[in-house]
Amino acid sequence: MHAPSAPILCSFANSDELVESLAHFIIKAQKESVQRKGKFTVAVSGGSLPQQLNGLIGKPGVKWDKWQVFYADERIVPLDHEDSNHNLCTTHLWSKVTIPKENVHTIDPNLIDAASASDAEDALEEIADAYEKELIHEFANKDSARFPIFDLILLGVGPDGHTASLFSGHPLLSEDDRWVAYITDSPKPPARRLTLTFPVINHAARVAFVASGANKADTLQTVLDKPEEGLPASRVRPITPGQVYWFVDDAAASKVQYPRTPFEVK
Ligand SMILES: O=C1O[C@H](COP(=O)(O)O)[C@@H](O)[C@H](O)[C@H]1O
Repeated sequence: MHAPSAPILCSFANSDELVESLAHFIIKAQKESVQRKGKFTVAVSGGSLPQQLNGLIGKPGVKWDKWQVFYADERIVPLDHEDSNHNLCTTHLWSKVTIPKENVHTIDPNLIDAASASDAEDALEEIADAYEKELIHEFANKDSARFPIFDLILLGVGPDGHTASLFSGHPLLSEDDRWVAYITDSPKPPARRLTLTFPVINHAARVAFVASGANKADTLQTVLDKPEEGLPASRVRPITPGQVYWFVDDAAASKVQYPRTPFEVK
């Protein structure tokens, strides 16, 4: 087995350049996947990420009907709740583009209602199982080995170094079997969430982190310059030939020593 490739860090002078370059990167990945197999499988996060995807809006190169979208993590709240990652993505992206509704795979709204009515973990287990089945349906016998191989996973990083809903010191960091897991004790509210696990993230063909703003500078310095500290975002190292990219602005990268790679639009 080859060692995972080193992260590729692309830093941009400002948010507009970051957003445009990210859109070009995503469209190129989409073209490769669609040419090869007729579809593009993507996992998206919440937080600040959905807004950074607005460079895709109105771009003729985006073939929305070929996208199959899952959530890298989701909060156990109704899909129209202000804390829902699906709601956030709908506000910033899905409502502004022509993606077919059935191509965006949400957690099951009926199961959310049941989970909201009780504190029992069984209901969360059921939601995680159902979402895993949805993934199996999409990937089994096609783009999966033991784990699904997403064409692209888009991640954010919190100030504490968490990514998706994988938090420092949490037992879920060692999950090596499940595709989808739930947590009931997220240190960042809301406490109850669903997340893709590290094996899924690290089997992707490409993972792209997106981070901007000076408030991420210390975090990026630790994640990229001191990976030995083991922050969750540092543990994203896709198995070869997978590759991890960092799309950041200069403010977020201001304290990072790690070498930059110029971004080339081809
Ligand atoms: O709670 C979450 O936080 C992370 C990071 O959010 P950001 O606002 O600092 O970018 C996000 O990627 C994740 O999807 C979300 O559930």
